[in-house]
Amino acid sequence: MANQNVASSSEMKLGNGCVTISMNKLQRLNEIHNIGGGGGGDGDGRTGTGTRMSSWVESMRASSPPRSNNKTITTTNNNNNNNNPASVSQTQNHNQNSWIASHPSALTMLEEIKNASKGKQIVMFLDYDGTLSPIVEDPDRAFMSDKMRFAVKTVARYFPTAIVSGRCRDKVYDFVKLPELYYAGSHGMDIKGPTKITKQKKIKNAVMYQPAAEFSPMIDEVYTILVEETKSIPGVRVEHNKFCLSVHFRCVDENNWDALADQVKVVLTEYPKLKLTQGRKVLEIRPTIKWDKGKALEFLLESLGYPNANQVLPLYIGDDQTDEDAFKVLRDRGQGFGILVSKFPKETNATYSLQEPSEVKDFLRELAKWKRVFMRRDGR
Ligand SMILES: O=P(O)(O)OC[C@H]1O[C@H](O[C@H]2O[C@H](CO)[C@@H](O)[C@H](O)[C@H]2O)[C@H](O)[C@@H](O)[C@@H]1O
Repeated sequence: MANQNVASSSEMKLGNGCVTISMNKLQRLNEIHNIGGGGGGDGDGRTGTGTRMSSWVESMRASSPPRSNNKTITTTNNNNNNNNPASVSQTQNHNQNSWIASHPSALTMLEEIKNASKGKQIVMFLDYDGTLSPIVEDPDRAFMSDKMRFAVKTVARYFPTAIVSGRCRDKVYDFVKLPELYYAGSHGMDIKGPTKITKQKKIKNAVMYQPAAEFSPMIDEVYTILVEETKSIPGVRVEHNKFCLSVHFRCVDENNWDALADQVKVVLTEYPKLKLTQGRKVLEIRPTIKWDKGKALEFLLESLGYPNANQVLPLYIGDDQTDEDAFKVLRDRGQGFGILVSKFPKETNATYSLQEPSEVKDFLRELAKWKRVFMRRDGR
């Protein structure tokens, strides 16, 4: 990526040389350039060793492992055996084992979770992509399986359940198709609860909250500009998620990642009220308001009537950098458990881990099964 700090002329070129930018945009560009996160197992902002790198694109490139290889991402191997495959593999296994030891599988920790829920209401929060559906190339085809849907439906019978996603609420609803759930789309900026019918057969208005509603015209405008500005780069996809946008890198040739990131950042120089965050091979454009998946979790707990830590055990399952905001809220409140879905060691505020969506399904099923038996035993 071009070094944006060394410009001495009144304008400079970025990336592939196609983008020209004047100096009065430079400061803003540098701000945008400092997006959070380091590298990640799938370009999601984290590295196996916790290293934070200055450039997201560089770190994504450095740390995206071949998908067939389930081993860890990077190693801090200082013993002069860096070129020895056996030694690197040993270090990888060691990293993997020590990460699993510090973030045990939620499946093996079920008893602890059940015990912690004694006298409390479990509330379930579920991310969508990479948690309920496997990561695929085409964002429009990230379907969840019928078995997963059934597992979510079953768990929602016993515990209030919310889907918290970066996608727009309607789109994630189209995938999940369960009207009894709460949905928080656009990274929690678009929240809606299930519509309820009271015993008197009256429709009770659903919970509804859109803290970024005023940004809607700006997001529409930036969407149109980004589609136009990036259309020459093969494989790029700009996704409109109502109160935020996603620029997908997954199908873009790695040689074009720098140029694409530069294009996005240049567009954002004109929009100081928008910021960039990163996910799995995606750059996300969002309003600068102090609202994220963690705030959405707190809002939902309050709306459900559980502002108090003593009455509730929130469980949040997610795979992405943006889910860390929710994991951190739980950790800071000393309440509930964050569960990270990952095969790779990652820096995380989650307490437990699950390797992939199929394990999420097993976990949900086990939890629902336990509650069913428990309720039957109690004659409820
Ligand atoms: O919060 P989430 O529900 O996890 O949404 C985050 C982003 O998920 C989607 O992108 C990711 O999944 C795609 C389909 O598997 C994949 O192609 C892409 O590379 C991933 O980044 C969604 O398309 C984005 O809009 C969401 O922001």
